[in-house]
Amino acid sequence: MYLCVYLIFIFIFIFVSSYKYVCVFVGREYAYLNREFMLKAMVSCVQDVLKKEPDWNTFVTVHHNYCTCESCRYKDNRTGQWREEELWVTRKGATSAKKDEYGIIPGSMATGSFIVKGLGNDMSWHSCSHGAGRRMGRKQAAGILSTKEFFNQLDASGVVCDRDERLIDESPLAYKDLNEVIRHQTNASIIKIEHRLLPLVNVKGF
Ligand SMILES: Nc1nc2c(ncn2[C@@H]2O[C@H](COP(=O)(O)O)[C@@H](O)[C@H]2O)c(=O)[nH]1
Ligand SMILES: [Mn+2]
Repeated sequence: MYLCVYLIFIFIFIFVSSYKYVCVFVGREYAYLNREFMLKAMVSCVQDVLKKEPDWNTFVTVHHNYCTCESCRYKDNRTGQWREEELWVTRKGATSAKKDEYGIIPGSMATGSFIVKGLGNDMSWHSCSHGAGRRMGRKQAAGILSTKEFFNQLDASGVVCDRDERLIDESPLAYKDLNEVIRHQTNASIIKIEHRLLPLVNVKGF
């Protein structure tokens, strides 16, 4: 009887203490499966037309605002000693850029993305930006940007995409200049450029 209560107590303790880690893992997996689903749907369409197999060795996948447990080396200010520990790292607006690690830095629906390789820069905590980043918030963009200008810009870019006023907060004008954001990070030895991806089709969920 006592053993049973004891085991139940241990079980509850393990469940409560690991709950947040399970949630983090499930959230990341769910996001990954979503991306994989979209990628496979897109690859299938392209394959129908080109009749070619993609090179899966060059597959790059990157999370967007996430938390991982990583081996970190840092200077303990209290003791002055260097320490190496497994720590939970949250990257918000940033993504991992460890030495030789592939990454994706997207710009906007009209400017496309860069495939980059991390240089493992200690000064940026082995991280780079996860995109060009916003010049203005969603509400501000919806308030001040003109739909006409947005549609004209999409026409000029030649990108096949929905022209819907509900997408105004994703207008290219709402984001920073991707080339400038990349230039700062290559100058600071955070990343190096591997490929430049120009957009042909853009599909947004709304
Ligand atoms: N290649 C594309 N990049 C995009 C697009 N929309 C946004 N972005 C970039 O991604 C991040 C996250 O954007 P947010 O909409 O969640 O703020 C941001 O840094 C943008 O620069 C797109 O359609 N294509
Ligand atoms: Mn977006």
